Amino acid sequence: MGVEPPEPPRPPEPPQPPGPAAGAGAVPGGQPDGQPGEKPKPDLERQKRVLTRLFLENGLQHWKGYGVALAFMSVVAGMTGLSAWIMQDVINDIFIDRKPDMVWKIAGAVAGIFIIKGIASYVQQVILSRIGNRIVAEIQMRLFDHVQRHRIDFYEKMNTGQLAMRFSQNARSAREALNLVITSMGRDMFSLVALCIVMIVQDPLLAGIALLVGPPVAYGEWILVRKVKAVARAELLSIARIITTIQQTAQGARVVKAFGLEPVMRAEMDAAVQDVRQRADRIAQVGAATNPLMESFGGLAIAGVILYGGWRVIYGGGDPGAFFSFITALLMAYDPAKRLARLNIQLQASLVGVEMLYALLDRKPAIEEAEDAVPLKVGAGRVRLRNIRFRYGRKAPALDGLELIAEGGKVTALVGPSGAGKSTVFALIERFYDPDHGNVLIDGQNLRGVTFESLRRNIAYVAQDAFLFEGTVAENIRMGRLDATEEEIRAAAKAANAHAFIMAMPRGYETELGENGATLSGGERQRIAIARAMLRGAPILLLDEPTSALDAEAEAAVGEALARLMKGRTTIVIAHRLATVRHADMIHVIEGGKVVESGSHGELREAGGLYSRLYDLQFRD
Ligand SMILES: Nc1ncnc2c1ncn2[C@@H]1O[C@H](COP(=O)(O)OP(=O)(O)OP(=O)(O)O)[C@@H](O)[C@H]1O
Repeated sequence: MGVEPPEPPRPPEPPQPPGPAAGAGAVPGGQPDGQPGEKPKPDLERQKRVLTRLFLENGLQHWKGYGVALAFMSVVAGMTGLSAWIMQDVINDIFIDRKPDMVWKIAGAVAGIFIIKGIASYVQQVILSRIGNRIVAEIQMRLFDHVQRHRIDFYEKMNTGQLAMRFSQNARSAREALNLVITSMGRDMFSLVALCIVMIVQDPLLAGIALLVGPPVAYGEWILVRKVKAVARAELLSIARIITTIQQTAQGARVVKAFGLEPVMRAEMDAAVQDVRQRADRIAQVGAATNPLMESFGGLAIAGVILYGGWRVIYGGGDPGAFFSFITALLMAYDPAKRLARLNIQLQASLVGVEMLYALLDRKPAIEEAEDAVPLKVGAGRVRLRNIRFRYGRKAPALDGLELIAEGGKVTALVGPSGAGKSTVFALIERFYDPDHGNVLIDGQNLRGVTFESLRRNIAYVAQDAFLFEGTVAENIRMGRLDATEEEIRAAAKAANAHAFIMAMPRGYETELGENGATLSGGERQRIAIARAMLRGAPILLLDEPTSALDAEAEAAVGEALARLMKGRTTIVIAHRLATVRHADMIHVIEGGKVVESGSHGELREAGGLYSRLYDLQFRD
């Protein structure tokens, strides 16, 4: 067991630090990634950066697959060019020179070209889809690992809807953006190049006329792109709003029904749904606007080519086969050109999602394990909070100069008025937050220097309202220690007074509990949570008065289980009802973020201070 280091001098009051939340990447307004109404400026540089990053972080590792896909795309492009080229022979050899042997040869060649093109298209599409799906899976796991590293307040700021959207829509956006770029650059660009080569070789002057339409199309498309980005972002945020509303309606079903809030929830849902609909309409409208743009200019190009080329064939002795081949190449170029014109618009919509993804991934966890962290070694299990000052964000300090010791193996109770800072003490002992000043020590070891795994392994926590996972009873208890055997799970349940009611359930330990154990009573849920803590076998126990929400009978059963659990451990208990702490070895009375009185029940009663007043208040009747 280490020796507690000397206490450092307390620094002067810091000039309003940004607070823990600021470091967590919080943005003004408390919304993690801006509001739906927000209109970001179209920023080509930023878009390029996101795209480059997407390629480096998510695409590059699949370079081999992409390479193969690109090779097949170039086959598709080559075959497309060839099919236009061969039209020259169709016209000259079959229609003009009427060579019978060429009919077979050309027909065979055309069939071969299209079969090869079909097979190559299939292979490249399968490869791209597989890589895309793998990228989605990789991003989802990367996000999950990242999110799990975040501090507890991250989950308070980032609601479930926002998170769910990152995992579903945004992860898919990354696949879309990569696939769009690869197919456009590969299949469409290669095909366009092959067809342009055919056109230039057949007739350079005509090719020049056809390509004149390029610049005005590019300009029109640039204007459309600018409109899409803001709408796409707003659409995604509204989708998150839909998810949040569904989640709140489901989780708060009791309150919604009891207070007749269905119309309120409906109005919220309707607003979000209509918002998404309107924005989706807008995106579709802007996307569709590429059609008249391309059709008009494409038509102009073809008309120009027919006028000039036709005139040359009729009056200038031009080669009809070459002209027909040229027209075929031009018509075939239309589709890839149209897709390339739309690329930027679709890409914009996808990149908005990717940007949101990266915004979350770039948010650094506010608490990270020290690089030289060592495992916590617990002997007696003495917990000490030394000269603690801590505030949530910019609020007034929740703890201000708090000194507290919980002796090893003893029961220490924390009492005090609501908002005094009791739960915050727990949060610091579990290192959900670091104090702004002062240290938390377990057996003399500063929590800042120990590994998270060892800290959490040595602490068990039972809350006022037990949280249960979706799954069976056995699985829920096993969460206390993942390698526990069936016997150990049963022993823990027996010690927690839970075995009997578990066995009375239809499938015993294999009974499925609904979301958050919806099918159990409050007392039963508590006893499962106690069994879980029992199984953990941690030497330090934090209890947030697990019996406070129970009736007398349930309290007796849970109380008995707790007494067994507390045996031989350092127990710190937050007590809302003072009757439950009379037998604690030490009671600390917290008020205004500091300990104002300490002692046994008898001593504190005798002292006649805050504890005594609170006690009298509770037992007045
Ligand atoms: N996550 C949070 N973000 C911001 N402020 C918080 C947060 N949790 C607690 N606070 C604030 O910190 C102060 C101390 O709260 P804490 O929950 O520690 O008190 P408590 O003594 O446990 O109260 P109670 O008995 O009502 O549970 C309060 O002013 C509270 O508003």
